[in-house]
Parts: sequence; structure tokens; C-alpha cells
Amino acid sequence: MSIPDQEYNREDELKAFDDSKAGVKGLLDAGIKNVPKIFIRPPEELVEELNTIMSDLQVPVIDLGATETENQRKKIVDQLGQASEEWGFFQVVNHGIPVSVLDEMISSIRLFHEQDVEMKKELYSRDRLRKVRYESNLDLYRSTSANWRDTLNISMVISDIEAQELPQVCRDGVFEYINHVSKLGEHLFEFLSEALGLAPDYLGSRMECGRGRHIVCHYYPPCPEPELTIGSTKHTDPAFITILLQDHIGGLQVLHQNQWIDVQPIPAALIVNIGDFLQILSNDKFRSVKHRVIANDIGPRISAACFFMGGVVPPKIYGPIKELGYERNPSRYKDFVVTDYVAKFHSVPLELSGVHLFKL
Ligand SMILES: O=C(O)CCC(=O)C(=O)O
Ligand SMILES: [Fe+2]
Repeated sequence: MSIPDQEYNREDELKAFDDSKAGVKGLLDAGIKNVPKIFIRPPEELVEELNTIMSDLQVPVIDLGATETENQRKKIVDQLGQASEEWGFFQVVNHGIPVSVLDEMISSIRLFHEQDVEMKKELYSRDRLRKVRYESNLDLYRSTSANWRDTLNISMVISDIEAQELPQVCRDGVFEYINHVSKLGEHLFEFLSEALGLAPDYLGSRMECGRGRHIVCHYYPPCPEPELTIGSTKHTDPAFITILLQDHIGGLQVLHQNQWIDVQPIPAALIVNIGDFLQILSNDKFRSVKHRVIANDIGPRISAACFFMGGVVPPKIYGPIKELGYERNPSRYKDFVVTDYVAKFHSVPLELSGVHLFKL
């Protein structure tokens, strides 16, 4: 027998879920066999889903290993430039972060999410000023349907983080990864500056694109009815670039020429995607493209996205780079400061945010 709709109050359900502080993992631990209604996507979305085309294309895979000669370096710069223009998404191999560090990061995230729920609850918060906090669904109260995932947030946007500030259960693995991924970001900004025809230190030293960082450590529990919900709603990232580590489960998809493409897990690889800010700075040359994560009946799936957010304190003003020449290609975006962009991002449902909010 179905429950009459008047007995279902979405706001109450969302609040009860949020107040439990146990996340999606908590629902599974409680033994649920069906996806609760707050996670079920609207029927029109599910129908649209049946009509979307999947493609077996692959996002480019770029080898960052050989950089000794001028020619080798140029080849990498060209490949990164082309991938950033055509795809906005690529995988990198031989990026310099040891596999042991990647593996340790994945197991540390798993340890965090699978620890005793009472320990996790102390860190459950929606206060974005907190440097370390855990939550389920960043846009819980704004979205039409909730995502099947929980997230540990680590913010290094205002200031760097000390190891002691991280939860003990995952401290060493996460801290080590942060150090490595931050360095990789610096290298990528050098290559990407050159790919835009700018001096190698332009995006890094001059624009401080790698300064503020925010890491989201996601845990997607196995889902009893994956076709009814989604792991992560389609969105673009509010950042310059994102470096994303995913485990072997799969489920990440990117929208390329109106078709969803699976981003296949490649052992030891990292995914890089261009975020909204770099699309704006490059005046649409590089693309910040929509991506999502489908829910899965296997898992958990674990991933860590490191968003490079730029200079926030003191606030830096960003906008299309004048040196790129507006004679041929007039500026398409307003200037912005990162905190305003992020505030706007948090004021709309995930799928409605993006560079269009800052179009001239
Ligand atoms: O979990 C993933 O693979 C992607 C997560 C993501 O897109 C994000 O956190 O912005
Ligand atoms: Fe994302």
C-alpha cells in the first residue's frame, strides 16, 4: 500500500536525515532496503535519463612523465591545451605522486567514513567556516533530490592546515596526500599557463590560482535501488582546476558533445578538470564541463576532489585575462572575487550553478 502524499513532508524528512548526522552510510547501517523518498529523482529526470545517449569515447590520457627536453615539455603543454579546450577533462599518468600515497588516501577516507558514527557526529556541520567538517549533501535543502553520498570537507581556502587539525583516524594519509596534490597543482598551472600562451608563472605566482584549496573526500555507499537516485548531481566545479582521485569502482561521467562518457578508473592515474574560474579567465577557451556520478549497487566508491580556488585572503579580483587580447575576442564575463562566486554557488541547487551566473 502506498502512503498518501499528505503524510510525506519533504522538509521534515530532510531535517530528520540531517539531524541523524549519520549520513547515507547511516541509512545502510540501519538496514534500509529501499531508497528513501528524499533521494528519489523527479520522474521527468528519470525519463530524460532513459533518452540520454552514452558514448564509449574516452577522455584523453596525458603522460606527464617526460619533461627533460624542450620538445617533450612542449608536447605535454600542447596535449594539455587541446584537452582543456576540447574536453575540459582528462586523466594524467606519471604525475609524480607515488601510488602508495594515492592508496593510502583512499583507505584513509574509507577509515573516516566507516569509523564509529558517534566519532563522526562530532564533526557533522554545515558551517562552511569550519576547516574540517563532515556532511551529507552540500545542497541538501536546495536540491530537488538528495545525492547518495557523504563527504568529509577539508578547507584550506583561508589558511593552510596543520596535521593535528585533521581527524586522527585519517590524519597521516590525508596530510601526505594534501602535500603531494598541492605540488602537482603548481606544476599543472605552469603547463596550463603555457598552453594559454602566457608565461609559465602566470596562473601560479601571479594569479595565485593554486593558493586556496578545498578537498572533498566522498564516500558513495552501495545503493539498493541505484536507478532511482544519483551519486552526484550534474554540475561544474567552482574552482580553477580540480584534481580528482577515484578508486576502482567507477561511476563518474562527463558530458561531452551532449553524450555522457564514463571516466574509466585507471590504476595510479588522476583526473584533472577545468573549473568555472579558468573558463572565465580564459574567456571560454578552456571549458568547465558538466559531470556527475551515477549511483551503484556495488561499493562503497571513494573519491577525493581537490579544488584549487585561488587567492581569497586578501581577496584577488579575477576576470578574463587581458593579455589574451579582446580585440578579436571581447571579454564575456564580469570580474569576480572567489568568495562572491562561492556564495552564489551555495545559493542555488548544484545543477543550476556555473559560469552563466557571471556572464556579461
Ligand atoms: O566523486 C567524483 O568522482 C566526482 C566528485 C565531484 O565531481 C565533485 O566533488 O565536485
Ligand atoms: Fe565536480
